[in-house]
Amino acid sequence: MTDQKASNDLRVAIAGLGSIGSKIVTALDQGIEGLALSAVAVRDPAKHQAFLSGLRHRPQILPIDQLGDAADIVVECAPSSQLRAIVEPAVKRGRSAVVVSVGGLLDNFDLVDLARAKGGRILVPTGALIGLDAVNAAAVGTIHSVKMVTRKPIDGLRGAPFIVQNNIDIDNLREPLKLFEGSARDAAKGFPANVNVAVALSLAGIGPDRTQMQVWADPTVTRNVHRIEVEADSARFSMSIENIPSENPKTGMITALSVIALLRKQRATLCVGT
Ligand SMILES: NC(=O)C1=CN([C@@H]2O[C@H](COP(=O)(O)OP(=O)(O)OC[C@H]3O[C@@H](n4cnc5c(N)ncnc54)[C@H](OP(=O)(O)O)[C@@H]3O)[C@@H](O)[C@H]2O)C=CC1
Ligand SMILES: O=C([O-])CC(=O)C(=O)O
Repeated sequence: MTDQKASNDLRVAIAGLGSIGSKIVTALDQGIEGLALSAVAVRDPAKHQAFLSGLRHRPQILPIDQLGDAADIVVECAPSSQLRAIVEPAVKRGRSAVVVSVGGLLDNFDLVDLARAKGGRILVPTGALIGLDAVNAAAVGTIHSVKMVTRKPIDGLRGAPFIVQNNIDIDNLREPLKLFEGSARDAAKGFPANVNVAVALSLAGIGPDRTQMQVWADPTVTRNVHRIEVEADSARFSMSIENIPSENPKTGMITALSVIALLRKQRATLCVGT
């Protein structure tokens, strides 16, 4: 009975065992209906030995470009620089790739065509954001504008290319400073580890060039705060979320939970929300 059930399970592989990947591995190891953890890819296996040894069912450790051989669904939870190496081989084999480094998709959009040609899929979770169901629905009609404002504590922004290249001192700020205003596409270039959410929002709605965004460094907040306003022919809505940072201060805790929720839907009998 157990073997029969296991053979029907969708196999899931995780690339990256940081703040997001390790939570997803733990959830899969504890059990998600119809799914089984088959493999992981890490940069330095020795560093993750203790974590992997503590799992009930130890997955294979594979190079990132081989995860698609061992899984039906490959979940990318690594830096965006690794996105292509993870997603391309998976979709080439007709697998599904769940992408969290969504900003990296903009420079690798041919992967969507590749997935289409090979019968693969690219799934973008709502991640650290809110309300992509409503944005998807509004986009079936006409969306006139999408505006997003992100405020992060200093720890969550340190090292972003936009800050480094423009030599901006954020460490001595006493009040909020608007760092950037422009398109989601340009925001993703300047803040690749900070505004994946804006790119996800743009792909759900009116695209990365028309989605407008501001990024603030804010020493008065302790959470990653995202506020969104959408004006459409079907509705006007405002949404906001205040994310508690995970052990990676750039990444909200809810991001891993969003991926786990997406994975649960893959085989769930009752699915709620679009
Ligand atoms: N879509 C969304 O809403 C959000 C997306 N993100 C994005 O998600 C991604 C992951 O974030 P997070 O988990 O916080 O990042 P972490 O830095 O915590 O973890 C990244 C992991 O990737 C591993 N890694 C790095 N290089 C390689 C490689 N060459 N091969 C295999 N593994 C590798 C790291 O290995 P090691 O442990 O050895 O260093 C680490 O385990 C980031 O791109 C981030 O910007 C973040 C928040 C929200
Ligand atoms: O966690 C967050 O609040 C958002 C984030 O880092 C991202 O979009 O990359």
